[in-house]
Amino acid sequence: MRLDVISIFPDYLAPLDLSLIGKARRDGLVDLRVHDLRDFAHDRHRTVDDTPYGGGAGMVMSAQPWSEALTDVLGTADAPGERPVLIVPGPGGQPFDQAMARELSGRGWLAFACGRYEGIDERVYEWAAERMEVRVVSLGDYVLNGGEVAAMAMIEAVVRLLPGVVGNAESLVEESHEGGLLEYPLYTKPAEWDGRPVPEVLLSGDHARIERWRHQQRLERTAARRPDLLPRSGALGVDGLA
Ligand SMILES: Nc1nc2cc(Br)ccc2s1
Repeated sequence: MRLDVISIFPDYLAPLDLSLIGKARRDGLVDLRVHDLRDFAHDRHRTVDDTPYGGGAGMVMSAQPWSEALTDVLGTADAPGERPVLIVPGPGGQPFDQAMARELSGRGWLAFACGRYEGIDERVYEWAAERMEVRVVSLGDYVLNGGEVAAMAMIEAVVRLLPGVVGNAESLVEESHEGGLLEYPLYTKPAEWDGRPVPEVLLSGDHARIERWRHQQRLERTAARRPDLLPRSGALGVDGLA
């Protein structure tokens, strides 16, 4: 997978050199290219923003640097006509979730446009949509100072799903939000800590019973913390919650 990130703070993306994502890059599973938007601003101060038409507080990111940066990215396509999905993190976007992470992990090329200030001139979205798929994507109903943190979160969520990135692929299956439910509680040694025993079922060696218990725990935890995720069909599994 090829990933391009355009930002006025390229160093913000440095953590992507660490841990699993960094290893995926070194293993050649991910080709991550970070671009400084100011390289595409041609005035002496490498200006990328200006005051908003219609008034209002703050500054708006100008269209020209973005169009040049995106043109530069498109010009380095690995195959003629190949296009990325352009993801623009923004509080007003469609919610990012595990389903979208899994869908995006199947795409070959993602590009992230990290806005700052009050946002990006609307004509950039229009211009880009004539050249590639554009998605405005939100991590949640809160406002950050820019798109970089959101982009890194999405990149981690997507890249970890690529084959070979996470050592034990089976661990991806039982995580929160895989299968639509939150994950079951986890325990490790010692069998008793602070006077708190590990649930007896987990020491029973009865794998069918353990699986039933874990599924029930997922249902109960989801009902308590995220009832909105519970299956609408009412098919709540073996023991249900009714
Ligand atoms: N939740 C989010 N807030 C923001 C703010 C800016 Br400015 C750019 C992107 C995002 S994503």
